[in-house]
Amino acid sequence: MNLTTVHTVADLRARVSRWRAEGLKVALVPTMGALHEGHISLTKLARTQADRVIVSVFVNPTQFGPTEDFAAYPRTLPADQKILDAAGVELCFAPSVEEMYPSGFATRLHIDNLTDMLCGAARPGHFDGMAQIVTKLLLQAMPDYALFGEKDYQQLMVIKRFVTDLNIPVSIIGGPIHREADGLAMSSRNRYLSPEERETATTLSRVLSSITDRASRGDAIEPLLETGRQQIASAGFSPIDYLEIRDAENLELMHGVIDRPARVFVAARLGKARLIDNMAIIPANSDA
Ligand SMILES: Nc1ncnc2c1ncn2[C@@H]1O[C@H](COP(=O)(O)OP(=O)(O)OP(=O)(O)O)[C@@H](O)[C@H]1O
Ligand SMILES: CC(C)(CO)[C@@H](O)C(=O)[O-]
Ligand code: BAL
Repeated sequence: MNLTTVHTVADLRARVSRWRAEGLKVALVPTMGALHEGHISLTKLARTQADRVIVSVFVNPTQFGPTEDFAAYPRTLPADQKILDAAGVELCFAPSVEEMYPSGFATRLHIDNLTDMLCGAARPGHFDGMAQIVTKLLLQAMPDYALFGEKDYQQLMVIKRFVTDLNIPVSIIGGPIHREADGLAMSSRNRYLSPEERETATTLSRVLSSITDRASRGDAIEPLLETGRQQIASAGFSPIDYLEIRDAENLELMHGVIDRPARVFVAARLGKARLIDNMAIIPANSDA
């Protein structure tokens, strides 16, 4: 195995310092493990920028609400290590909860505005916990680049905001959503789906594609969203946390006919899985 796994911040730093002394560029891909092709697409994108790629695997307790799936979240480190090794990743950072949050830990982070909506509204405190752990990972590894998927588009926007606000010296790169052949966005939580639910799950990307198509050709969005909600509900999703179209940059809610780059966002529960997805809407009459 060419992959090395370290479990402490000290060992991570020692490795990165050596690479830096050799003048090598370093990229970090933060994950919660249970790795799939979506994660590997980020490591491949990382490789186009950096000489050394680090993947962190840490199921961060502080971004889960009290009734969410922290305990059930799949923890598959040996399988993840094999996948990372096959993908040519040099370093896996897999710390314990105690390593990241030692006794006495008392620091919180909150980002205004961008976190009030979408998953921020549905999962109170989620983005505070996410920002807390991503800030720690960035300061621990001090990479040149850090990569995040557009599947978690709001997360990517929030990260860009606090990295700018806090002057963290790293370039944040977003990677496109990697999908299964039938359109379902890859996600570690897809493994919660029964075979029947797995079939039903394709409804989300089909509804988003249809909305994207028609909104980009100039149809008013309210009726499209209403039809989309009905289709998602009748497929068996419940609850639908949101199906909304927002500005692609500042995430402001949009209305009527789309006249600038936007995104349609969905989050809905199917059985044990809360699934999210989103797609870009580029108005046909824009040069964006
Ligand atoms: N299908 C995908 N395409 C591109 N990036 C992805 C995809 N799925 C996850 N990512 C990205 O991988 C990183 C780690 O995500 P995470 O480990 O939470 O995986 P996940 O599949 O999104 O899991 P979950 O089901 O918990 O949301 C995040 O930046 C996330 O946006
Ligand atoms: C960025 C992240 C690894 C922080 O725990 C997580 O939110 C995720 O997997 O998207
Ligand atoms: N992929 C986002 C991490 C989470 O759902 O907590």
